Amino acid sequence: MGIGDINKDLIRERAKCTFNVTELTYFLDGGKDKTLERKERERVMLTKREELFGGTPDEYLSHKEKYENSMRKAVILFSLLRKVQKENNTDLTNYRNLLSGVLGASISQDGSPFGLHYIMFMPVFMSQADEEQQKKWLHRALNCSIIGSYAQTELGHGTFIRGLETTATYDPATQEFVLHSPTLTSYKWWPGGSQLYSKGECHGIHSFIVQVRDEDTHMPLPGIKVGEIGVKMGLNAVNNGFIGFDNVRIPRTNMLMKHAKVLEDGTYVKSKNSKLIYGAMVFVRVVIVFDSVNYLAKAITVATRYSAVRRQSQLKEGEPERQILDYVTQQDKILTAIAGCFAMKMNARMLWDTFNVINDQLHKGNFERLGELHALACCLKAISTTDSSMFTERCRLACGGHGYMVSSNLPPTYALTTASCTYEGDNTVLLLQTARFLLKTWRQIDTAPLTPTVQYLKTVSTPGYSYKWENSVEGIIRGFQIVSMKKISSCVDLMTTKIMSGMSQEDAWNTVSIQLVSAGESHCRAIVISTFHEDMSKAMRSMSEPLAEVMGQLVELYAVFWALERLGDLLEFTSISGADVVKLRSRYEELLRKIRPNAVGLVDAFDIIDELLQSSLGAYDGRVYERLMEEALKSPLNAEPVNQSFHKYLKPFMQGKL
Ligand SMILES: CCC/C=C/C(=O)SCCNC(=O)CCNC(=O)[C@H](O)C(C)(C)COP(=O)([O-])OP(=O)([O-])OC[C@H]1O[C@@H](n2cnc3c(N)ncnc32)[C@H](O)[C@@H]1OP(=O)([O-])[O-]
Ligand SMILES: Cc1cc2nc3c(=O)[nH]c(=O)nc-3n(C[C@H](O)[C@H](O)[C@H](O)COP(=O)(O)OP(=O)(O)OC[C@H]3O[C@@H](n4cnc5c(N)ncnc54)[C@H](O)[C@@H]3O)c2cc1C
Repeated sequence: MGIGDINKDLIRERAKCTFNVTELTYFLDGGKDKTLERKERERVMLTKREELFGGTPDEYLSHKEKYENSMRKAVILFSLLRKVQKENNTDLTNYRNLLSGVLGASISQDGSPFGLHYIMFMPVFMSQADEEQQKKWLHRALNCSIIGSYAQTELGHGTFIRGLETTATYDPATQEFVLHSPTLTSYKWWPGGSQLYSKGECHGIHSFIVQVRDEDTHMPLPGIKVGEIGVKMGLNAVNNGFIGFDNVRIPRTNMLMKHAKVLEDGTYVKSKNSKLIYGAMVFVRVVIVFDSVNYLAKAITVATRYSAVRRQSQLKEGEPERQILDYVTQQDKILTAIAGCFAMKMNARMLWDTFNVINDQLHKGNFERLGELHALACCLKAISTTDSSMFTERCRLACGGHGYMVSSNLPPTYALTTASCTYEGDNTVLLLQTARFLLKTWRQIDTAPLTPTVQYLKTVSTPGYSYKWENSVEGIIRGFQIVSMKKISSCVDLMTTKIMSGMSQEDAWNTVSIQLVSAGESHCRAIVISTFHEDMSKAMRSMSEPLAEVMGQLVELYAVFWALERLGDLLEFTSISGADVVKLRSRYEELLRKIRPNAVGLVDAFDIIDELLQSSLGAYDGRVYERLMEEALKSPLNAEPVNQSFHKYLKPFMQGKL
């Protein structure tokens, strides 16, 4: 691409950048070798540019065509990626890199038909299948000679797993399980687990591998009714289906038996910890935090580059129209989204490291921190996806009418982020899970050892602990920790009062649940800001000074933004004063001004190639108007000057003939 093809404003923005963009790209990728690995994947993928990115845009295809086209492209992409991915090993870190490589590269705005295979089916094997079963199926799954889904949710139940109705009844005479969907509401919906019955006793939710279709003809196997659930708000390249079982028999060894087992005579051997069955969901929630960063990185790249190119309105009479990125209200929308993306990037890494540490402990039979991991994965999945949706929507609104075009890729990206607020656990329900852990922790604060992510509760509640509000990052973190502690303790007090007055534990819980969710959110926000601050401060020590300075500004912007967003809590629970708030607001505007010159450099560092960004507004060259017109002309309605509906309907109507 010649320099002449690049929008002049973008050239100027890139010249203004005060830090080395490549240095930041290496940091964001996790090191120069990871950047090179990613770029090699992209290079290989671009050898099939026309097959993967050419042709009619998805938005002009029918529901069926879109699915078929996404399958065609997915097969090409995954065949290519398989060549460059490390040997098919199931080392979790390698696997997560495969995920981000594979799905980060997923080339449709509507997700990938192989997404579930990699995000759900494979992790279930790695966490629930015993060695024999892994030998039999895992490598077939890794090389895609079998493709799997994850059928847990049913038409009648998604959140309440213990309410799932599908049964798996063991028949010792034949050493088989009989899978059955007793009701319409028990039909698996979305696939994705079943209630296990043996010797007439129900042992709760367990995972089974079930072959749904014939390996040659692809026809559904006897007793299995399958179908597709219809058009969704997004992710329509992922064919979510339904499955009904009519007394379908599978071998005993198709129950995934790494944890619980059923012996040949039907004896049930329970897992060392009943919650291990839910292990795959914890892993997937960790992956979803990374996904939320990837989606938001696309949205901020689009909105920032567009805001540098779009000139609209005069600030002063007679002056040229200003880049909309110069309007402070635009900086408020976009620079906070950039800070939010960096914050969640650091927290995704922390969560991944925490998951690996605790997962190793679980493998050694140490379940001490399982509850903490579950609570942390729940709240970070909830907050990262809520933030990613919120900031993506701010980015769409920041791009005016053109941000409403599918060709901008902002509406499809929003559809992806908002789906993640529901799947893998509705965010409200997950924050309640975190709250459940926090209340349990609070009740034991003087008797049980505290795990790392809740240590702060002890610190800020120690008698005599004094804290005066400070407008610093550390002061804001401390403020959020106090807010969290006070919300948790007040929920405990409220519930105790209600139960003492004769209300059941469950009714007390429900009555207080809005405050419980809020306590879970405050706890998570305190973790997100402190992790961003602490981990970025560590990283800054090995950064060049110019880059470290900008990272420090992003950390402070993020902390001040959320302090202003949660002023109600801070005024209720801390000593922040009105004067402090005035200073906070002015510091916020000063930070926006400081970061403004580096906005384009910050998003360039995500290094998202145009083919994956897929945006008429966000391309590296900034030629937005030419691209908007190019995309518009792809509309089938532009194939002819007069659409047939004129002669068939409109003209007779206008002539009063209908
Ligand atoms: C791209 C993605 C595609 C999408 C795929 C999908 O959506 S797939 C479908 C995704 N679907 C969903 O995500 C469905 C979301 N729903 C659920 O995950 C569960 O129904 C639930 C957690 C909400 C309640 O479950 P429940 O009624 O069994 O539990 P309870 O509340 O009575 O608590 C009992 C104890 O268990 C503990 N514990 C619970 N879970 C875990 C865990 N994972 N790990 C560890 N521990 C866990 C909990 O802390 C508590 O411990 P305590 O305090 O006694 O020490
Ligand atoms: C795009 C997409 C892909 C999916 N893919 C899969 C898949 O591959 N495999 C699979 O198994 N599932 C899949 N799902 C299903 C998903 O896991 C469920 O939709 C999700 O767990 C939410 O459950 P639900 O739909 O039953 O919602 P509900 O739980 O019915 O939620 C409705 C409302 O009820 C509230 N609510 C429910 N329980 C409580 C409670 N205890 N306390 C307070 N409020 C409550 C919720 O907060 C929410 O506001 C997918 C969903 C989507 C959107």
